[in-house]
Amino acid sequence: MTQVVQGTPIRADVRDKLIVALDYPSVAAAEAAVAQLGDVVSFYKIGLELAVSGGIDLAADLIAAGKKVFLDLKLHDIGNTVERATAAAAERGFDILTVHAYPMTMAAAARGAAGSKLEVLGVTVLTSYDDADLAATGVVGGVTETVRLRAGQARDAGIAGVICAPTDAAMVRAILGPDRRVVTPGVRPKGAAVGDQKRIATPAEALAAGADRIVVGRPVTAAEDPVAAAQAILAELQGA
Ligand SMILES: O=c1ccn([C@@H]2O[C@H](COP(=O)(O)O)[C@@H](O)[C@H]2O)c(=O)[nH]1
Repeated sequence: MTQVVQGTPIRADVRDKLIVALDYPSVAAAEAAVAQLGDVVSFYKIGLELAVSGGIDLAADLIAAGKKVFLDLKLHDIGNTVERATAAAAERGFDILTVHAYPMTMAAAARGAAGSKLEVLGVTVLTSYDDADLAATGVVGGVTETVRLRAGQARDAGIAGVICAPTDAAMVRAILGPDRRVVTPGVRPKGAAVGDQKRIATPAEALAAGADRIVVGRPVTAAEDPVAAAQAILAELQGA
């Protein structure tokens, strides 16, 4: 169904480019947000907070309602565990699952997702990290160098693509080529509160840099009018 924002029809393919992060402390709060956003939002992300609050089961209702669902668990464990957890996510009908972009982890997830529609994305370097934060974890090399390395390893592991900052998207797109996914959190419409994100860009800048989809949480969920906030982002994406 085509959605109309201030007289402009929003195409279905544009709507699927916005993934709203359901970062809520309860399933009831997430359900209320989904009901409020209605047909405006077609793609949701279930992350750690909602998952540990019983939110994984919400996916079945979202899928039944025709929504796409991204399970953002950022898996990192021994290969057998990652492979089996990935296969379980595929079985539940998720569209996207994240793992940390370490070669053995990504290879295990690729095995677990084989033959399913599940897209495994490797988290390169968190968008809330700058060079100093990354150095504090013991990683040698700055953010750019590390994202470059991990994007190449994601390609070589045969997973669907990566999560990176919008500020890394152009470099990552050049590494992955046109057929793999580049998905960017750390997106802030002009004037929105930055919060704990450190490597940010606007929705239009993210797409222009090569992102397929953007992930947006608080600029929508904490907005006075979440529907208007989501519609404004979609209008910006369509104009990009
Ligand atoms: O590098 C990453 C990986 C994941 N995220 C997740 O995206 C959303 C962003 O929420 P905002 O409120 O728009 O900041 C959140 O669920 C993170 O866990 C990320 O931000 N960066």
